[in-house]
This record gives sequence, C-alpha cells and structure tokens, in this order.
Amino acid sequence: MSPSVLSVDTVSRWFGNVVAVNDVTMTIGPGITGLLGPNGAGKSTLIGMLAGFLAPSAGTVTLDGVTVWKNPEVYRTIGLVPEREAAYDFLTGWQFVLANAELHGLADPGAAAKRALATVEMEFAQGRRVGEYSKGMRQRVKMASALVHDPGVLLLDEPFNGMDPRQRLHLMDLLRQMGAEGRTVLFSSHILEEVEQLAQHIEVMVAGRHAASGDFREIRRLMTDRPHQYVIRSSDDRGLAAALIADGSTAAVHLDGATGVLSVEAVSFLRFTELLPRVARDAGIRLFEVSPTDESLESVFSYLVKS
Ligand SMILES: Nc1ncnc2c1ncn2[C@@H]1O[C@H](COP(=O)(O)OP(=O)(O)OP(=O)(O)O)[C@@H](O)[C@H]1O
Repeated sequence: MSPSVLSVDTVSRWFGNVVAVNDVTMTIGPGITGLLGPNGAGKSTLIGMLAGFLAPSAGTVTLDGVTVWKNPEVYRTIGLVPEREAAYDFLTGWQFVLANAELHGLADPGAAAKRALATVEMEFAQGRRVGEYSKGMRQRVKMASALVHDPGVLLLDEPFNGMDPRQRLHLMDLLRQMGAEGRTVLFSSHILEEVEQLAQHIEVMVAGRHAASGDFREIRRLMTDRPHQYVIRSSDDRGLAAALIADGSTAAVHLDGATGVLSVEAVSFLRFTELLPRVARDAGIRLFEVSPTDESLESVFSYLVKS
C-alpha cells in the first residue's frame, strides 16, 4: 500500500454566517489519527471536505498533492464511513455493499463485496435488510461499503457511536490492522478514551479551530502553562508544603490531616519540575514519590476547551 498523505491548507467552511471550520491547517499521514473535539467542533464538516463531498469555502484539501474536491480519481483512494445512518433500509447488507462495489466500477464487484463483508464479520447477516440491523451492525455494514474498493485512506465519523463493548473492540482491532498495513486512517470522536486507546497521533478541534496537534503526551507537554497537580511523598511533607508555597510556581498545596497525603498544584509544569528538587534539596527533604494526578486525556481536553 503506497503511503497517502492528506493536506489541509488554511481551510475554512462556512454555512451562511456559521463558521463550522475556521482556518485549519493540518497534515494526516499513514497510521491512525484521532480527530478529537466536542459536539459542534467542526469534525464532520472537516471530514466532509477530506472525503471530497463538501467544498471548502476557502483553502485547499489535497491528497498526495492532488485536489480532492470534484476529483473522482481521488475518490477511488478514499473510503468514508459517515456519521449519518444510510437511508437504504430496504436493501440487504449484501445488496448495499455490492451496490457500492458497482458504483466504484470494480472488475469483480461480487468478490469485493464478499471480502469487505468478511472483513467486518457481517457475512452471517448479509441476507437481512439493513433496516433490521442493530446500530452496531449498521456501523459495520457502512464500514464494509467504505472498504469495498480497498482504499488507502479511510475516514470514519464517530465510528464507535452505538457500538457495544465487544463491537468496539473488534472495530479497534480492525482499525489497528488498517493502520499497520500503512493506510491513512482518520476517525473522529468526542470520547477521550477511544482516542487515547487507538490513535498514535491526535488532532484536536474546538469551536471550528484547530486547537492542538501531535502525540497525546507531546500535546500535554506543550501545555506547560496550565495548572498541573501532583501527589508527593517525602521525608517531611509539612516542611516541603511550606517551602513550596513560598514560591510563586506553586498555586496551592494541600496536606490532608487524616491521610497525610500532600497534593500540590503547580502553575507551570517546567518551572515546577525545576523548583521541586531544588526546594527539597535546600530544605534537606528527601522525595520518595512524585506522581501527576491529572494525566488523563480528559483533563487535557477540558483545558483546551476552556481556553
Ligand atoms: N449543512 C449545514 N448547515 C448549517 N450549519 C451547519 C451545517 N453543517 C454543520 N453546520 C454547523 O457547523 C458547526 C460544526 O458542525 P459539525 O457537524 O461539523 O461538528 P462536529 O464536530 O462534527 O459535531 P458533532 O459531533 O455534533 O457532529 C455546527 O455549528 C453546525 O451546526
């Protein structure tokens, strides 16, 4: 599979006076990328432009340097799993996937549909009508139709919605496999643990804007100015609390009388990592343990959303 790179260059999209996507620039390469953002952040609009069914109001979206919009050649490389339910409830799963294989003009549409349905483990229900499927099954059949032409790029809008835990794990495995094969896989989600579990790389959108980009830990590290919380164990917690609060890098200290746990809120990650060992050394206090209490993507995300 030759590597495919999607480039979004200063892209905006507005609907009347609603700016859904605002001056976004990003590059999406092979492997799995998570597009993270709360509802209404502009994820679906961006995916629509990446897939080539929505025109940017400004800027360009290209796949390996070729404009995506109005370019049927490019569509052959892209598979899209839209958020919306397909309105083809009267078709069987087989007919639905086969129709997509035929639309792509594949040489052997039947073989392609068979392969795609097997990939998502839906052969057992392929003779039943899509309208009778559970939400998770509909999601899988949409996935089969997106995969029917064996695309190098796979775009999925909120693919885990409505899936039960087993289906979710199955889809995660499938996407990991797609990423490992060198495909460019982008999925959107507002559920932080999904993104954290699956994506090597994340792009964060908030209110139409591109809020952050990179590895989850890198993004966290970039945000050195937000408050960070730590739990500390030392040879003299009370003495350390007093010494830390005397410095401006510490926003708050809390020494729990009952449990003896010292928690500290630092204003800046970098300043605090420099301050703590110095203060401890000067006061002759030994540090036994320093652990961050807010490592979760949830805390990073709520920080981005608030800012
Ligand atoms: N066709 C449209 N006409 C008018 N406004 C639209 C249209 N599509 C999207 N919007 C608006 O653009 C903004 C971004 O919507 P979008 O669906 O892209 O966000 P999202 O991050 O995908 O959210 P969700 O997870 O809820 O789908 C919203 O304010 C939405 O109301």
